[in-house]
Amino acid sequence: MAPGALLPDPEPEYVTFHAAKGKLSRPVLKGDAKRQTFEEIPQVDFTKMWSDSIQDRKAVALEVDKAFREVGFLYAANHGISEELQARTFKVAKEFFELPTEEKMKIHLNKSPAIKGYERLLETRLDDTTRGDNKEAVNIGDDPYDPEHGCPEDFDTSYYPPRFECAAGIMNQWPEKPVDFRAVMNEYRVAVSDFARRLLGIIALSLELNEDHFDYMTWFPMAGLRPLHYPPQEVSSDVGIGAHADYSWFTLVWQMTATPALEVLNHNGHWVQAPPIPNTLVVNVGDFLERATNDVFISTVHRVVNRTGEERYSLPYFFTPSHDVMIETVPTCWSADQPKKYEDVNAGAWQRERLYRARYKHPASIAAREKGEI
Ligand SMILES: O=C(O)CCC(=O)C(=O)O
Ligand SMILES: [Fe+2]
Repeated sequence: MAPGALLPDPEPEYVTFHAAKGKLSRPVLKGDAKRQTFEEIPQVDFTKMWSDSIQDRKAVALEVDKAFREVGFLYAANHGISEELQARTFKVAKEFFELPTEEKMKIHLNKSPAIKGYERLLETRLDDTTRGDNKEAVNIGDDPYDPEHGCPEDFDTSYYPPRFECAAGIMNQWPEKPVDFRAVMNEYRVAVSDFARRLLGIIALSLELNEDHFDYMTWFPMAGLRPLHYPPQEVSSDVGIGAHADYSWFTLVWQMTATPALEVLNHNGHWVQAPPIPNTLVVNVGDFLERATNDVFISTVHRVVNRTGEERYSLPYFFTPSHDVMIETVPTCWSADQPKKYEDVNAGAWQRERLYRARYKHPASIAAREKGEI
């Protein structure tokens, strides 16, 4: 090599990421050190999830079980969300992100005690070696004060910021433009949450529990949508979202554009591509489900890197149980030979701690630290 020529970047020895236990590292295994692990994301056809036959539903559960144990991720085909609704949802998300920054900033999440609203490019930083996550987002949560979200009347809302602290008397902040953003996002929420509730039954069957075992979690789940926009990456060291595991029970990601950028970390510390497959949802296990299953299902680390030169849009739906639920180890995932690894934990408290940690500069997070709540 000529003197002064640039050497290629060294292969990384470790991958660092944020997960339930904080910031962790995993060695990148090479040669003989490599273990048997997944090299691709399996696809599961969910047609039979809608069948009246329990045998059909159990057949889907078997495939989900294998994917959740070995990979923690799968593609769900035949999820039941119409292409017509998908088209309208993509349109409003794109139109919103194309607005001038001043317009989007009108609903910035610092204005919301519940940390809902618009989040700018580079505002979060999951990977400390980068200048920030090169994405913008709208955080939308299931809102107990919004009649459209159908919160049961006797539900205990004390976990949520009091209604009087929320502008417009609801927790979410909705943009004025595009005018149908709110209505369409609500329609998508209803459709995707229908899939989520069914999936909860499938997961129960996978774990050899009664199909309705997890139904108590869905009284008013801490669920939410997050339309995301990842501009093409101009800086080679950028990431769209740094490596992390999700603080959800499970996440359903619709990759709205054909732009490949989602990557999933296998046990050898290698990144496996999860390119968009039209008409599928990417389903991944979150930290709550991993904990409840005593690590039988794995909350797999992933990241987004948009190297394509094209705009990328995606829409995750995070499902997490109602705030008052205790996350306990499910009975079929522990025994004398396989002792419990985790204490029971309150879902609301665990969720809040993770949210405040991820948004440590938000006024609500600062106030909670000052009061010694976290
Ligand atoms: O945009 C994606 O494909 C995934 C986003 C993601 O991992 C997240 O929001 O937690
Ligand atoms: Fe994620």
